[in-house]
Amino acid sequence: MPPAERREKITAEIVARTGITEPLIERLVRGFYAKVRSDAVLGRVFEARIHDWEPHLQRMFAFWSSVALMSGRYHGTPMAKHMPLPVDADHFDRWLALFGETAREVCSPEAATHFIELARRIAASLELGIAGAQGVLLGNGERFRRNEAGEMPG
Ligand code: HEM
Repeated sequence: MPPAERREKITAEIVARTGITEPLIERLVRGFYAKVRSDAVLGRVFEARIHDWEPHLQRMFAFWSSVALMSGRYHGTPMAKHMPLPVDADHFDRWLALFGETAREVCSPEAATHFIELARRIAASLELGIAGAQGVLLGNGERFRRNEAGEMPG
């Protein structure tokens, strides 16, 4: 089967199983970032870097469409964007908590599970990359913690 056809088949299977649609992705992303922006842990990390939210939200619709539906809509380099951020395990835990909360509010249980599993995997890989950029090689299941001196620029 040619790759494009295979991808269409996988997308159709995901849609049949989860009911995920582009408008649902938009509701999830908008709801999630509304929580993020008013969050005590994450708000300031985003507000320091994102001045125009609508383009960021549009990029995130494309990202989640690519990741959750294999639509191929997103072309970007998330790892490079996250490497310089002043974040560690606490930020990722909070990110995942808010994302999971929003997904369960907005989506069917099947769709929420699909989004949450993907988010967990991507978050773990970003945390690994951020640790690596700080010269910390995380072992299996290990988390990245900044030191007490709080070497957290920004
Ligand atoms: C510690 C948690 C996180 C924080 C504080 C964070 C923060 C940010 C910030 C500030 C940006 C904008 C960067 C820029 O434009 O310079 C960004 C972009 C982005 N984030 Fe995160 N993020 C976090 C976790 C995640 C996770 C878990 C995912 C995926 C599941 C994700 C996916 C993305 C994507 C796709 C972009 C757009 C990159 C691009 O410009 O193409 N982020 N994030």
